[in-house]
Formats: sequence, structure tokens, C-alpha cells
Amino acid sequence: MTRLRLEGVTRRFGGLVAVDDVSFEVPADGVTAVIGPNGAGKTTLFNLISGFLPPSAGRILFEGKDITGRPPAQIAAGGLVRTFQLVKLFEDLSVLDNVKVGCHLQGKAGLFSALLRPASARREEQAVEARSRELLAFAGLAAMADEPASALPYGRQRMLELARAMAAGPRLILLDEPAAGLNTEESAALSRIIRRIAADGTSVLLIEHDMTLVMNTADRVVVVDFGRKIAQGTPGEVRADPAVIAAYLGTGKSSANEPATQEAPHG
Ligand SMILES: Nc1ncnc2c1ncn2[C@@H]1O[C@H](COP(=O)(O)OP(=O)(O)OP(=O)(O)O)[C@@H](O)[C@H]1O
Repeated sequence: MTRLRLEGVTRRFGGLVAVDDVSFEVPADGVTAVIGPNGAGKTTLFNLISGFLPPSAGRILFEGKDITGRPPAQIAAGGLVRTFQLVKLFEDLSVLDNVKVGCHLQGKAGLFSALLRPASARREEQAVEARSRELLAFAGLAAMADEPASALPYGRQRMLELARAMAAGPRLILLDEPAAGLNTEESAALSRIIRRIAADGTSVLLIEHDMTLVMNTADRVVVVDFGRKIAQGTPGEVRADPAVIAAYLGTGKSSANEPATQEAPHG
């Protein structure tokens, strides 16, 4: 089954074509990675898929439904959730409450039902608490549930962001450079968590500069350069592809960027 399908997706910023006629599919199973040198259009692609930017042309289908140009909140509520390059947590809330906020994205107990039907709201609150603690354990954060999110070291904050995104119960999760700023050990733990998420049935699409993480984690890779898709295949196939090697080594028209470098996050 295809979870996500991009058909000729294009995004222009004035005269610049940041994403140029890109088509690919994300199957429901496993982990798909988008890689490419700096400025290749990866973040713009994520902004288009998650509704933060409308495309200039093309269509985006989530589980066969056209979501092109829909607002981000509607796309997220429909089961397609993203994380950002820069960690965006509620810093004053506890670690547990950050995950609870994610759960409420899919919850039914809004303010009115909480006032009118307190018993069912209470039951839902208990379910949210249980699910949140389960996700914290999954992300290795159970012992820090009551600490303020701002007290966590950076690597843990990234795990918390992932747990919060999973709390919404997505069927597709977009991860924007999840390994940025992580050390080797944290990156290996992240890789295992991403594999678990996929094994549990959530499709994963990630952008990543850390090639070790991509090669160890992804089932398939889409490579973009100057806004265009230049290759796709298994990690082994794209690593051996001459067009990909040329893009990363800066031969021909490509920009020169070492695939394993992690630049300062932006966007
Ligand atoms: N809002 C914007 N307005 C104008 N140009 C933009 C905008 N967003 C991105 N761009 C340009 O579009 C191109 C693609 O940028 P994008 O951030 O999508 O690349 P990227 O592959 O995510 O890069 P990186 O790996 O550095 O994060 C770049 O030339 C960038 O300068």
C-alpha cells in the first residue's frame, strides 16, 4: 500500500525553483529517507507535504486522498505529523505534559465535553496519561517524566519531540533531521527507535544528513539535488549511483557538501 504519493510537485520562490517536478511514493511499510546536499530542497519538500507551504504545481496524496494545499492542522489531524529541525517543545511544561499535549491532538475530550460529560473526560484523561507514560518509556525518558522539558539535555529533548509526535497516533511521521546535534550513541539509539516506530506500523519519512543513520535505518532513499529528484533506491543502490556521488562530491553543477556533515539547523 502507498502511504504518500507526490506527483510532479514544484515550489518556486520568485525565480528560484526550490522543488522541481518531484514525484515519488512512500510505501506504508518501513523507513524512507530523503537526502541531498545543503539547499537541495528537502525542507521545502517537507513544508509542502505538511501543509506549511502550498506547492506552485503538482499534487500530494495521503492514503489516496488529495491533501494538496490543506492547512497544517488539518493534515496533522488526518494522521500525517511532522517534527522540525529546531526542537519546538513547551519548555515550561513537564516532560510528561509535553507528550500529553501530543495525545490531545487526537483526543475527543475538548473543553465542552469535559464540562458536560466529566466522567468520560476523566476516563480519557486516564488513557492519555497511560499512553503518554508508555511513549516516554519507549523513548527512554520514563525517569524524567516530571522534570521541566527545558531541563533535559539536547539529545533527550529530541527524543521527547519524537515521543510527542508519536502521541498523536500518526500513520505517517515526517522527521526533519532527527539526528542533528546527537552524539554517536544517541544517534544509534534513535535509529533503533525509528525502526521500532516503523515496525509498529507508522510509516516514516525522514530528512537526514547523518549518512550512518540513513544507511542503518532507511529501507529506501530518495536523493534530491537542486530541487530535482536525481536517484532513488535502496541505501546500497543510491550510494553506488554516479549521479549521487557527483552531487555530493561537487562535480558537475552540484554544490559541494560532505554527506556526513551536520550544518546548523535552519528553516
Ligand atoms: N521561504 C523561502 N524564500 C525564498 N527561498 C527559499 C525559502 N525557503 C527555501 N528557499 C530556498 O530554496 C532552496 C531549497 O532550500 P531548502 O531549505 O528546502 O533546502 P534543504 O535541502 O532543506 O537544505 P538544508 O540541507 O541546508 O536544510 C534554497 O536555495 C533556499 O535558499
